[in-house]
Amino acid sequence: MKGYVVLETGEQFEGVLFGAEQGKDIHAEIVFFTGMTGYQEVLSDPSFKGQMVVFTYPLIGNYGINQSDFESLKPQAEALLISELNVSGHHYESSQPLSDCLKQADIPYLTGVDTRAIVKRIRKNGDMRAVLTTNPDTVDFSASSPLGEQEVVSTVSVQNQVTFGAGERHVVLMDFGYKKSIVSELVAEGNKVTVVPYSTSFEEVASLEPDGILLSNGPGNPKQLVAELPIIRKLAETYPTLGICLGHQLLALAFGGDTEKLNFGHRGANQPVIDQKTNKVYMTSQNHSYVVKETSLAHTELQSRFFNINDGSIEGLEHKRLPVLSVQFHPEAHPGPSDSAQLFNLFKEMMSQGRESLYV
Ligand SMILES: NC(=O)CC[C@H](N)C(=O)O
Repeated sequence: MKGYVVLETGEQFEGVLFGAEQGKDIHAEIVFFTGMTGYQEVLSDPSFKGQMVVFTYPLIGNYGINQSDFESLKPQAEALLISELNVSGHHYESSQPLSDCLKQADIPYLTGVDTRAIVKRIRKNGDMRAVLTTNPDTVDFSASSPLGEQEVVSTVSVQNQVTFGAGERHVVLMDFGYKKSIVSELVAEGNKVTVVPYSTSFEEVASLEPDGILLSNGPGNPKQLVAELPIIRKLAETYPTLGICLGHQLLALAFGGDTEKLNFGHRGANQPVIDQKTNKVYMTSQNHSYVVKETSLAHTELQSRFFNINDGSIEGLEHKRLPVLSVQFHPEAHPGPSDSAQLFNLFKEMMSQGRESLYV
């Protein structure tokens, strides 16, 4: 049926709407993803919870959906906006077309919509709220909370702990909405991984006798998780710790730093990042709206180490005394390049050598 996306600026764009009930509006934050491939990983990355994703690449669905590229047990994004949807999906591993997957998971999507124009509006006005609707005249933005004010991690974190692999080191992964690829990388590095709910106490984590802590990626504004910060700090002061994306932002907050929202987020597979310690540049996979504020680190024991070459924003930190490292980008890739996957190896070194290993 004919449908519309209505932006918070009041602008509206017409397309063909699938999977939405007549008269039932879908409210979400609208963000854009610039990768040419990777729609399956985007759809199933829990960090996209509460967001509708506009794909800048004009043809989506062309290689279908397979059984191995899901980043979590089910699709997580609130809705998708696609210029042209390929409804067959040609690939030898494809088990179903994207449209079938979206239908099964009850994820609405708008196709035939002017994604270029929408992305230009987002770049001008920033990530904002948007509504998918069949009736643009009745859209009411007061029906959803302002951006960054909703706590979403509790809707995606595991309820009970679960263990993967049987390696010699034991990593406890605090789950704020983890991607499967993070666990796969840790297991491939020879670690046993226990994923625990994000609200697990310090004592419970300690009783698992970890060699290291991984603070995972996840959806929403890191400041919604202030209650967890003392535990995160205590864990990082006790064990070698690696933070990824939301986990990186939480580490910064826990040690007294601050975060802020980018005008529009980094979501794509070709974000250049420099490691100032090694002078190496990585092409990285990214998906975030918030960043650590450089000035907020002055009175903390954290120092910035990685920077985004496009806009100069902080892409990673390390602690001055402790084996604590964090990155805003995704070394586990999926989707995107795995240039920075060796950071999992560095984490392994941190677990055996401590802070010394950070002098690479
Ligand atoms: N991928 C992530 O962990 C995202 C972190 C956070 N929700 C942000 O948007 O900045």
